[in-house]
Amino acid sequence: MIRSAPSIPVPRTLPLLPLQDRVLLPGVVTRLQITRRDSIPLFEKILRTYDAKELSKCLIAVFPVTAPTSSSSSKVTTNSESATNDNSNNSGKTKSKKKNDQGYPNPEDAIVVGSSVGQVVPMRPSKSGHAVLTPSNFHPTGCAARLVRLERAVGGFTVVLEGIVRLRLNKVVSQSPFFEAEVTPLPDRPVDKSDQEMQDQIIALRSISKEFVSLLQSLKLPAPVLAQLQKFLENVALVPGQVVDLLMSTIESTFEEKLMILDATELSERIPKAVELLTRQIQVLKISQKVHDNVEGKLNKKQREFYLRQQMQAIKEELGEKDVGEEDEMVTIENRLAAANLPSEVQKAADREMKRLKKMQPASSEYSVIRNYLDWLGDLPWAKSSDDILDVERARKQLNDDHHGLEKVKRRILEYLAVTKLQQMKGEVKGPILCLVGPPGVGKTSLGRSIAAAMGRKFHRISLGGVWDESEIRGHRRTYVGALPGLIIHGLKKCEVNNPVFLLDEIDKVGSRGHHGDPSAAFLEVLDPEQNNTFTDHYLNVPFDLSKILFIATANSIDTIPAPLMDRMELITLPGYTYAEKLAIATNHLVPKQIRLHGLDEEDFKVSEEALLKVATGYTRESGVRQLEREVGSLVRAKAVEYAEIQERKLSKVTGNKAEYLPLVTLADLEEILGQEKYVNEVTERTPTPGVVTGMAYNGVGGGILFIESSLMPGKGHLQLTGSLGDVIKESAQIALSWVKSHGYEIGLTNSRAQNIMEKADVHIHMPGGGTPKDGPSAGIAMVCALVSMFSDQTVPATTAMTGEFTLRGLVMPVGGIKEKVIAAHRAGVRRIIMPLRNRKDVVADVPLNVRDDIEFVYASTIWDVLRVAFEGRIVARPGTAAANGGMALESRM
Ligand SMILES: Nc1ncnc2c1ncn2[C@@H]1O[C@H](COP(=O)(O)OP(=O)(O)OP(=O)(O)O)[C@@H](O)[C@H]1O
Repeated sequence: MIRSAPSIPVPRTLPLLPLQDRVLLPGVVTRLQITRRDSIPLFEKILRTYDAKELSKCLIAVFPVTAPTSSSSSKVTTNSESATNDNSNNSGKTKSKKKNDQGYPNPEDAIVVGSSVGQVVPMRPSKSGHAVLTPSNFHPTGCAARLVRLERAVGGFTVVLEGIVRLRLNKVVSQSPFFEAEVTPLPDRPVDKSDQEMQDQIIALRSISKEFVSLLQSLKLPAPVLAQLQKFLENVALVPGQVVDLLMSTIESTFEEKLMILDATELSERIPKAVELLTRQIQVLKISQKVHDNVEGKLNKKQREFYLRQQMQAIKEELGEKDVGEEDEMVTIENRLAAANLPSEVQKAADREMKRLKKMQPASSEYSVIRNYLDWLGDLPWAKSSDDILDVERARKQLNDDHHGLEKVKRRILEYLAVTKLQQMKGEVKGPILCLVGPPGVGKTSLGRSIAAAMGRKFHRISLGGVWDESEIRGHRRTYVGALPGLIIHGLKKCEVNNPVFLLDEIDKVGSRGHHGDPSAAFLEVLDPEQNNTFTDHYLNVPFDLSKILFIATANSIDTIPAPLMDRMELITLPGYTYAEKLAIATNHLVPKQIRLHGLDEEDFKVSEEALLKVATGYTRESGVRQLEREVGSLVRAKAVEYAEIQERKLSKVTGNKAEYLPLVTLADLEEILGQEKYVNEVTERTPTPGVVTGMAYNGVGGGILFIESSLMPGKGHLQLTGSLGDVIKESAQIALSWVKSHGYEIGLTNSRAQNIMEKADVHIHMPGGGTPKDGPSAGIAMVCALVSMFSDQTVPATTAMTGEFTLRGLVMPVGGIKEKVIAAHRAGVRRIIMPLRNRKDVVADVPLNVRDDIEFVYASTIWDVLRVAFEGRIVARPGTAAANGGMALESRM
């Protein structure tokens, strides 16, 4: 706090308070912690002598403690302790000191003070831990102070002192229990108005002080302090010395500078020094002001660190001390951005961020966020494309080389590439998005790879299985900690060109409507050729043109792809492979590939066709060839080990076992290498059982056969269903039972129309494989057959499979997935298939010829056709009934 100094008479002798590294100037109020042994007795005495009201009458001489040079050393006698130190003169160096809270050196630091002219001695700590002072340590100029407050505190006292007038130290008259000294007051002389030089100095002081105070104002100093300063400034002409002392106590200055002001007892000396220090302080304030203006409005508690860094940066700039490393970094970023050839909109965003970056400290977290962002902008292929090779012939060769069969799929891909080529020639590049649909391992991913290779483009696979969050596709906004761009932008960065082939793998597994937006909605934009040229990732927040990317999606099933997404894609279906196809794929692709992967030569591994077929039938059950590839891999590995062992033996010339390496794997070797056969042919090895019928299933990841088992038990006519069945399949079972019950007489299960076959019985229908959910209406006719078989005790051959929806009127309705179902049934050993008449076209169009050759297809339009064929003529409509008289026309009239 600052107060005007009153004029008080100063006695000749005053108690002396040492002040380390601090200076008290007249007119200034200061608070001190007193813990020194040589000062505490003084305040003990004051407390005993004065009561609280009279405290302000007590005057003390406050003198700074300095390490005197030989010329400034006082010749006052030393105290006893320092006298002993006189003999231990062993140091001539001055050290910088750590200070305790009172501003005194710490005990472990021996300060060096002069004890007599031309001699310096180290000073030992006293028993209390404080350095022991001698009279020669006192600066010759000090200040008389009056006590404003005195309180006991831990380890000593807290005092508030107010400077009154400068003093000269004449003589230390006592050192114990505290210092006392003879002093002479040095009050400022009144200003001589006729002294022109002085008047000029005062004018300079006034103007610089005003500037200083107005700067303080804008830095929002506490109002009372400002008010006092302003009041004092009004008196600058009258009491310039006091104003100088006051101002000097408010500015940042070193101990030496403060001593210099204290020593300047003449105004003509003090004012110019003050003007110089004030000018310097104003410069510093102006810089702070600049920073303050920059960050004003943004400053909150958390941003304090940021504010301080700004301040440091501005000061560095002012001093021309900008970090060279930083500059290099800036130049690197700028060069990278320039090389990236950014579109104008992106360039603007980059410039904006660059500007912000330059103002930041590299250590700040915000700096690395912006730096990261700019890195992303610089790394993306905004204008970099690879050259397209749109040579249909070359593409055909590539596809044929990489994949066996799949003729329709390859034809469609080639058409697509040809159309793309024509569109590119016309300057349009918007085509449909291809979506390859099929069970796992049928070559969807590898087809995508072949397309990229054929076109000479980079390939990138984005696995979408289990993507639930929109931000995984579109990125996180930069406001999130650790935000990053989404999968699309990541892919582009990796590819380094803006026209790669992106394979969106398993697009059917993209979760929709999660808690964090709908990822499939993001794909609507990505895959729409009309709008994907302005795709905006949340992190980048600037549009990126995706229209040059060739998107290919893959899916196992189309059931879970949202309709709007399906609408944007052209579906190409890959059904599963037959055994014959698998054999060809294994021979031509998988075996050579595995030989290569295991470091063998072609002649080092051979496998008989018989063995390969057994691997496919006995060790795998799949629509694709992935497991087959793995098993082939196992065979090759086993042979590779054998080969390596024999080679080693040859090299080390071990005699004895001279077994030669045989590259051929035969049927007989399989069990030893791959273990027991895993799958036996389900249907051919099954004996026909009443109540059990072979059905056909298609569940999105491929076709298969499934058995429908029914049994009769005592009860009251209830139907029980098990096997993880969905609503539709349950309804099929009810329809089947109702039809069998109502046609018991025609089928020949009862002797009269009125007889209820389930009067005292319950029926249980079960579909094994409870772990797999089953649904759909296509098991309808198989259920009817299972029930009829159970009630009639007649069997349906296990190699006869059937699929078809069934209506209550006995009609057989068409179903989907025919190709997959037929191929799977063929694999399982089925030799006769009963299916709806209206599915005949699917068989003709989709089922491979070799499969068709192996299977007898029977097409049914009514359930009577089905029963006749399934039971091989043993179940037919009772003669004379409407059903026996023929056709649906009669049935429907009943
Ligand atoms: N017709 C084929 N000709 C040659 N190799 C094939 C053929 N079909 C599949 N393959 C091979 O089978 C392996 C599995 O194929 P791929 O990974 O492409 O299956 P996918 O259909 O993408 O499966 P998923 O749906 O599980 O991703 C690959 O090594 C692939 O080369």
